[in-house]
Amino acid sequence: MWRRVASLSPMISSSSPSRSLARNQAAFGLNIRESFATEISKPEEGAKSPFITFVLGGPGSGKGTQCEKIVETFGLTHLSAGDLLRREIAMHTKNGDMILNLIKDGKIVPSEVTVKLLQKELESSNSSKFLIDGFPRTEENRVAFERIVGADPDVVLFFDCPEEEMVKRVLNRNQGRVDDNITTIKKRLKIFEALNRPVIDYYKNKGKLYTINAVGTVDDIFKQVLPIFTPFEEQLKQSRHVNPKSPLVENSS
Ligand SMILES: Nc1ncnc2c1ncn2[C@@H]1O[C@H](COP(=O)(O)OP(=O)(O)O)[C@@H](O)[C@H]1O
Ligand SMILES: Nc1ccn([C@@H]2O[C@H](COP(=O)(O)OP(=O)(O)O)[C@@H](O)[C@H]2O)c(=O)n1
Ligand SMILES: [Mg+2]
Repeated sequence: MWRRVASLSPMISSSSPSRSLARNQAAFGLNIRESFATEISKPEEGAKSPFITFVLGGPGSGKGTQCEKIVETFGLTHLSAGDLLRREIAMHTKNGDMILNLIKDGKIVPSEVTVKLLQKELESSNSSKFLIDGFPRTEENRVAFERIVGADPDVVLFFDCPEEEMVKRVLNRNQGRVDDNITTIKKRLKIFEALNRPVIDYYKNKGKLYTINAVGTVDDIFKQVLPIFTPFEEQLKQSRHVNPKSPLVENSS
């Protein structure tokens, strides 16, 4: 579906308007690269763009839980940025230790690493509709995806949840995650507040943001999610999908 086409120009140049953002990110220990030499992928000539949904929200806001329900109903392919990073740790890849140390400390992994993992999944998938969960967490993430993958999201979901509820959920999550402890969760919440807001504002200005009140039962929250996809139903039906449980009519165009 995708092919590599060109080299990137510097990500954050000295004339970049994002210099204060870069300082902000640096303050949180992020690895801002002056130059970001890599390759861009673009959909092949004549290929349909994939349908992309970004899923935003603080730690414990219920992103993963709602993604499961969206997958069941609409057959989108779920790509969790956090899961892809944890897989690198489990597989002891060259970036595994670096990723582990950042995740333990609640910090954001350099965008180039995360975007390349997402790019690999997008390129190798037969699906043409994706839920990208836990991404973009920063403006650096967002810009890197745009430039490396060369695609824009159709829908951006934001699960809006009060901090105390997020803390309660994360501490009860019981998935054995190194970052689900009170010390790391406090750091993650600070980073989320500081770095995710500009991403939310960006998509709000583009008219792509759907804010969901993430307090309530899982089903109540999903009732808010369902109508967001209704206008895209035809498009989603026409996309090839892999989930046999999806109620949508199969049409492998
Ligand atoms: N609406 C909800 N009410 C209470 N607990 C929830 C709700 N949604 C999810 N959870 C639980 O909260 C924890 C965090 O949910 P998860 O989907 O992993 O969030 P995120 O991916 O945003 O960190 C999990 O243990 C999950 O079962
Ligand atoms: N875009 C992303 C997503 C996750 N991560 C890292 O992975 C951790 C876990 O992300 P996650 O999405 O699985 O976490 P939850 O919000 O689901 O609790 C984050 O706290 C970051 O350390 C990242 O660096 N960049
Ligand atoms: Mg999650």
